[in-house]
Formats: sequence, structure tokens, C-alpha cells
Amino acid sequence: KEKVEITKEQQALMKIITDAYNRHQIPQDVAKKLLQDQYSAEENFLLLTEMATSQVQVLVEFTKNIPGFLSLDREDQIALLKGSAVEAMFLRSAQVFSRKMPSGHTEVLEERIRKSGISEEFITPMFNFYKSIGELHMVQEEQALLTTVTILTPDRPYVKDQQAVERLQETMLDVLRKLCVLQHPQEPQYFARLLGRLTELRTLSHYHTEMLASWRMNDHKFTPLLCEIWDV
Ligand SMILES: Cc1cc(OCc2c(-c3c(Cl)cncc3Cl)noc2C(C)C)ccc1-c1ccc2c(C(=O)O)cn(C)c2c1
Repeated sequence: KEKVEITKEQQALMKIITDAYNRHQIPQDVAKKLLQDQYSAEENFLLLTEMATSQVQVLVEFTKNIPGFLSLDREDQIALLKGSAVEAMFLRSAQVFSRKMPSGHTEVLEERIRKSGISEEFITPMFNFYKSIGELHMVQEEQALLTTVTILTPDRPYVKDQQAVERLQETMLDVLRKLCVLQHPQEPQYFARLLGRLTELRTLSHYHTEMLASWRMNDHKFTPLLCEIWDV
């Protein structure tokens, strides 16, 4: 039985990333709005847009705390953020559902997503993904590292120095692999299951492009930040 051990440096790396992941959350006043305003499709879309905008800001702040990220080429930093934003946000919103937010928030959030002009063909895979993430019962370190691995995907469009990104991602994958073995000793395939979710995320990201197109067709407006990061 191979002895898996997380080194001191890896421990430190994991702490930096997990603290950053927990520190950068959607502000309570934005999350609280979920419970207040009305339930029209218009109102839901506006609320979700506000949350997505806030989530992108949170994501940018989190990414700056990933050791080594700021040493990457500046344009590559932007390319990584643009290329991974939707996936990181799906991961985050999935974790919100599996974490069971304060009383009723989860149901309200689900209701608003289901009634925001997203067609059924995208709602089903989205909530299947939420369920599959929930079933993993990830600890917060795994959630933070999985998000980091997603952001550090080398083959995003327009990334120039893919090797530099690959080196960073491999460092994170090594910690995540060890953590999975230590956290889920009875499930040797757990790490492979986690990485399987990243494949599901790519599919969701393609659906998301179509979701955006259909919202635009119905003349829905996005915020400048979302327009920039999603090229809408
Ligand atoms: C739950 C959601 C949705 C969201 O985006 C909403 C959207 C999406 C879309 C969709 Cl529906 C589902 N998943 C990912 C995308 Cl990105 N696609 O377009 C839009 C807008 C522009 C209409 C953005 C952010 C959150 C979100 C994330 C974290 C938290 C959180 C916490 O961390 O504690 C507490 N609350 C209330 C959160 C809400």
C-alpha cells in the first residue's frame, strides 16, 4: 500500500488556496436579495445577472491568490480567466446547492434559475451536474483545489505559454490527488471521479454559450463585466 503524504509545502499551498476560496464569497446583501424581490422571469434574470457579476468579481480576487498565477504572462492570465469563468461559476453554484444554504435559500435559488428564461434542454443537465457534485461530498479543500485546477487549464483559447500553465496545474493536481486518497481512503477512484466532473463542466460551458445566445435573442441585457468576460 503506497504511503501517501502531503509535504509541508503542499500543506501551505492548500491553506493559501482554501483560505482564499472561503474568503471570497458573494456579499450577503446580494445573496439576501434572493429572498426579497418578486418572481417574474424578468426579475429572476436580473437577480441572476447581479449574482453572476458579483461572482465574477469574487472569482478574479480568488484567482489572484493562486500561488504563481500572477507570475504568468499578463495576457495569459486574462485568457485563463475568460476561458474558465463559466466553469468555475458552475462549480461554485453547484457547491452552493450541495452545501444547503441557509433555510430556504437553495429552493428559492433553484426556483429563480428554473424561471429565468433558460430552456429546459439546459436546465436538466445543469441540475444533473449540481446533483453529481453534491454526491461527491467534497471537503472545502477539494472544492478550492478543483476550482484552481479548472482555472489553470492550459488549453484555453489564446493561451500563449501553455507549458507555464501546465506546470502550475500539475502542482495543484498532485496535491488534489493526495488529498483525495487521504480524505476518501475507502474510494480509490475518487480522484478520477472528480476529474470526470471537469469533463462534464466543459459540456455545460458549451450549453452556456447557447443559453447566452437565446437570452440575447430575447433582448436580455448583461452587465459590462459579463459582456467582457463572456464576449457577449
Ligand atoms: C447561483 C448563481 C448563479 C450565477 O449565475 C447566473 C447565470 C448563469 C449561471 C447559472 Cl444560471 C448557473 N450556474 C452558473 C452560471 Cl454562470 N448563467 O447566466 C447567468 C446570469 C447572467 C443570468 C452566478 C452565481 C451564483 C451563485 C454563486 C455562489 C453563491 C453563494 C455563495 O458562494 O455563498 C451564495 N449565492 C446566492 C450564490 C450564487
